[in-house]
Amino acid sequence: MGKDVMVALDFKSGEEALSFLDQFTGKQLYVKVGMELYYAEGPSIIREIKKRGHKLFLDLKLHDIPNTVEKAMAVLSRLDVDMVNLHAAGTIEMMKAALRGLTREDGTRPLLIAVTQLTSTSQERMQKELLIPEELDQVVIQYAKNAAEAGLDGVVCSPLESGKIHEACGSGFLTVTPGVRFDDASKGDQVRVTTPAKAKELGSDYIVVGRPITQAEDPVAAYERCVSEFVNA
Ligand SMILES: O=c1ccn([C@@H]2O[C@H](COP(=O)(O)O)[C@@H](O)[C@H]2O)c(=O)[nH]1
Repeated sequence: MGKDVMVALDFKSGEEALSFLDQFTGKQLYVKVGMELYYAEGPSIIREIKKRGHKLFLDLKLHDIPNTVEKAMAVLSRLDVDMVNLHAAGTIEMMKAALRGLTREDGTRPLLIAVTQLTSTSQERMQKELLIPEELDQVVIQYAKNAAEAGLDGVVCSPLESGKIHEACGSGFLTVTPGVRFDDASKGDQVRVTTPAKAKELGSDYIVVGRPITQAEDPVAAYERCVSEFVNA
């Protein structure tokens, strides 16, 4: 699987998201639709984006009891999305249930990946607030191993952790990595961040980039900068 840049469409309406996409004339992007846009518009925004030929990661981060997640994934499997996700903290049993729910009658399904630890979480907060005493890297690797054992296709993690996850789970196990910032940009609420170039060096399969592209003065140029640093370098 080739490396790609996913653009996080964190917009409050379909109208805003589609007019943002209109700037990328003739380009087929890999976009990420998260909670804000999906809760605002529902499945219609997925259909509209797919109609324009873009690939789509639906980032709803499911986390519930296994039965509920299985049923919810069965509903999501009817959407024409390329990738969906859940929280690895929901246990191996929950992840296996998700996979069952997501698999269509003909055996096909979107890729399914698990969030390890959010890229906005620091080791200090994880240990003090979430009462997880281990090193953050170790927690991320253990959650990735759990996801692999459940049969998932990969994880969401920081690019800083991609190399270690590939060592633990194999090079074909996908690392989808938000927490990407250009050298000269502010981190915002992200903690475990690095640049697109460093993400490539560390072995990320996909980088997920939101505000550095969507809030740039020239979003197309910012996207192209990500592509040249991460994909074409
Ligand atoms: O651990 C995670 C999981 C998901 N995200 C999502 O990625 C984008 C990042 O946006 P930026 O504006 O580039 O910070 C956003 O949609 C998050 O919900 C993440 O950041 N970290």
